Amino acid sequence: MKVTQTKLAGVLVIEPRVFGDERGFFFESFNQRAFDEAAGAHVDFVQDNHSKSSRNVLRGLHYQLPPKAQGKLVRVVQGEVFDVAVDLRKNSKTFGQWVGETLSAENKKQLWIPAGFAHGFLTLSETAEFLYKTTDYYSPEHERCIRWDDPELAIQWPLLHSPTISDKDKSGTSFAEYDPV
Ligand SMILES: Cc1cn([C@H]2C[C@H](O)[C@@H](COP(=O)(O)OP(=O)(O)O[C@H]3O[C@H](C)C(=O)[C@H](O)[C@H]3O)O2)c(=O)[nH]c1=O
Repeated sequence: MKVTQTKLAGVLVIEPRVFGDERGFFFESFNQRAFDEAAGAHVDFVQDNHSKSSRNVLRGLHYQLPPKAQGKLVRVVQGEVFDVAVDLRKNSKTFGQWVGETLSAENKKQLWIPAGFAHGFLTLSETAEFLYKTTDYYSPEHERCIRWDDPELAIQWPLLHSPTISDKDKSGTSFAEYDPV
């Protein structure tokens, strides 16, 4: 698999080796040994999630506070999304910066987002099915949301018009008032 560092230290783009033949394709969507080597440490995942979204749905920006902070290994198995990670690590030289990557069933790219980042995505196709592994369990009490359109973050979402977002995401905090991780 091909691993590409992003400008946010720790956030990786992972491209699996795909074996195609006349039947279709095969690839290892997760290999613990290869992933640990890419991440530079052993990473345990405890939960798999699967969501489906319609075009222009935007989910995020979400994170969980310690001690329930989650690392996320995300991928798309149908359709296409613009996936974003935001650096919330106060001591990071890229604090408050973001990276975006287009993930699709076609490109089979995955994004590894360690704990310490907010995460969200915008659905670019008619529908998109989004699968991800997390390093800690869902904990609503520890969950926080930063507004997707925070002016300080200034994320360049490839939007054609205002997105469909949940009531929870509508009430997200500004980046200036976020609860530090
Ligand atoms: C995340 C989660 C949610 N739920 C329940 C809670 C709600 O009743 C329902 C929908 O949850 P929510 O609207 O928070 O789902 P998303 O907006 O897709 O949230 C996720 O979206 C962004 C992109 C993320 O990175 C997070 O993993 C996660 O926050 O599923 C669970 O039971 N377990 C879970 O792990």
